[in-house]
Amino acid sequence: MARLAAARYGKDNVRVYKVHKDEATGTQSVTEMTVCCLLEGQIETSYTEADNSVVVATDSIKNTIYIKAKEHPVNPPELYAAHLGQHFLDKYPHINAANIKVIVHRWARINIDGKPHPHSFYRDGNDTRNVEARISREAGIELKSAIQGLSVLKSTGSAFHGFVRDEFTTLGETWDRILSTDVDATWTWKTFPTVAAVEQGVDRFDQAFEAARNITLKTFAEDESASVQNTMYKMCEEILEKAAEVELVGYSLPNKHYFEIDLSWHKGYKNTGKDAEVYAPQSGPNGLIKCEVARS
Ligand SMILES: O=c1[nH]c(=O)c2[nH]c(=O)[nH]c2[nH]1
Repeated sequence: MARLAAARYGKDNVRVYKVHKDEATGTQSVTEMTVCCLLEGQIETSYTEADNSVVVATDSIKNTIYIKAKEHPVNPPELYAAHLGQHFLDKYPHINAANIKVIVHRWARINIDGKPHPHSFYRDGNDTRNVEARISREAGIELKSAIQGLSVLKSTGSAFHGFVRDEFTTLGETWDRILSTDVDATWTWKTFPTVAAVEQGVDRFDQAFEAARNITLKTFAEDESASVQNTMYKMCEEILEKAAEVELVGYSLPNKHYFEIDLSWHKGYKNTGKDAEVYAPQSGPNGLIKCEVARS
């Protein structure tokens, strides 16, 4: 005998672009995002008995993503995700939860001769602003906001020594190394009971995003890093301090290694230790360091 242990379904990779046209100033603003929307509820029989009467077609879910982008602001993405998810609970009594993921792609305004251009933009980084929302009848609106794919490197100001040395160890201790990573930072909000509660004080979401991005960059640059572990913990602490309604902050950081190359075989070139200039960036394997920090 088998039983359906878990089920959710919907549309993924729905690409959406929205423009805001300020008629008074002639300035336009744009948002591009990729949306995933997966529904849960009393949908078991669609799997077990071929009963499509409980299925809101994924094509209709895709249409709803566009319609809600027309009806509501898409900024901040936390509010858009809350509106979109709540719609499915309001509209379909047999749907109990909507799981929404929004990935916002960067479009920064182009400056021409020092002046912001009214309708032209460029991609000023491959990092994305993400939101994962779960809107459910039992728990309300659960939101996680994130920065993903923010690539950073520092050429000094990072050490790693004092780690376990035993018969498995070949890595040398270092007081000066390259540190590079692709930042994936996530902050979890207190649960909101309603969309109205998300909407009230909605500026908190943009403020937290800007704070998290700035704290990540500043701490990465300025910390005399003892390890990835210690530097990321400092970032978490500071975000918790800045964003009062955030309950948990987490980072997942690959340690992207840059190996020194001994070039002494060629004309006795010195290229290690304090003389190192030319390095070999590694694709893998890489360290992967994660943590979550909560309020005590
Ligand atoms: O910052 C680091 N943390 C580690 O746990 C580790 N392990 C390693 O080999 N290099 C590093 N660097």
